[in-house]
Amino acid sequence: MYSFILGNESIKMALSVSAGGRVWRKFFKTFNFGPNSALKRFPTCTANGRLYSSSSDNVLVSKDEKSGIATVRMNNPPVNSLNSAMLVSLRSCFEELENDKSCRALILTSQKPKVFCAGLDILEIYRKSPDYVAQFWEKLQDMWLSLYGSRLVTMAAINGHSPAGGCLLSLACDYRIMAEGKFTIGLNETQLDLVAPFWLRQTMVDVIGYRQAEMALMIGALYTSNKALQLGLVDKLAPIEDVQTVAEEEVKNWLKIPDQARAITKMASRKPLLDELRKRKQEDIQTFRDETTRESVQISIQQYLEKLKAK
Ligand SMILES: CCCCC/C=C\C/C=C/C=C/CC(=O)SCCNC(=O)CCNC(=O)[C@H](O)C(C)(C)COP(=O)(O)OP(=O)(O)OC[C@H]1O[C@@H](n2cnc3c(N)ncnc32)[C@H](O)[C@@H]1OP(=O)(O)O
Repeated sequence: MYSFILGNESIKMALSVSAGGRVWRKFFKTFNFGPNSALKRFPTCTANGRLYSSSSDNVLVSKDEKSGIATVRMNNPPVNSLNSAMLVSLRSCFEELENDKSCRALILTSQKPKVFCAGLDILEIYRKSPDYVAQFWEKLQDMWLSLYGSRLVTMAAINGHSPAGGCLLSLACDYRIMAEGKFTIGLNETQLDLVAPFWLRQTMVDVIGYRQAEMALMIGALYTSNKALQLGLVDKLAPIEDVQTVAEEEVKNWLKIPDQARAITKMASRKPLLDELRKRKQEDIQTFRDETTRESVQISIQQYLEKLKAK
């Protein structure tokens, strides 16, 4: 029974042949996994186990068939900023891996060392129509739901800077390994006159604790790797050239734990936040749309962009 979680159908199958089936049935009934839940989707993996059907190359995926470990490399030069296309590609990649029964873990990293991800593409929220930013935000929500709610072991191999949306991606994973050195990570939204949404703030609180998160969020702090390790914002440091290898070693340790028990435990702790966002999705979109299109915020974004360009 403790083999793979392949989606709702396989879970049902496992339950029906398992002596302890009643316990699991009760568990699933109690937690009532929602429509976007990874545990509820039926797998649609291709016959040969190869995945990822995106037509663009902004996300590169390779999978080791033997271990079931996939590496997802963000490839959106120069800084892997998260524009609409990138968000759609990441979501579709996470979902395809989720539905691939031979996949057990994913490592998220950057194709371009030194920058893991520069966060949201600021141009996507600058002088755009309210409808456009609303759609953009929904793409971010959907991408986050698929990563944060994944049954897989998810590991961020943070091989460079990871501000704002880069930190969001890292926080959505189960474990974070960051490159040593001058790289920074954090939720610096307030520096752009933006407010991180409740679901992102909550992941920060869950990872580093209330006081540190409250302070970090208010001042929009970006921390060096060392400080991030000290705060628990990342779990391990490695020389930049070793981040991927260390991540692979760490994943292998995690894969010694039976998949089903690990995934159910993860889902039990993440379900409240996943459900909260699903419930408040439209409200969250409206807030984002109204906030970001406010003239004073647009001026702050413009100034921030000018500062970035002048750097
Ligand atoms: C309850 C209320 C809810 C309200 C909700 C409202 C709002 C919520 C939220 C918003 C959340 C936003 C989260 C975000 O992610 S905003 C993005 C924040 N990102 C940053 O601040 C990072 C900015 N970038 C950098 O600091 C550096 O680029 C970096 C350290 C990552 C890399 O440095 P490097 O020296 O290698 O590269 P640069 O020369 O700086 O950049 C190259 C090139 O790319 C442009 N660029 C960089 N980052 C971005 C970006 N995020 N978006 C768009 N463009 C970016 C940069 O301007 C350079 O362009 P060019 O000069 O070559 O044209």
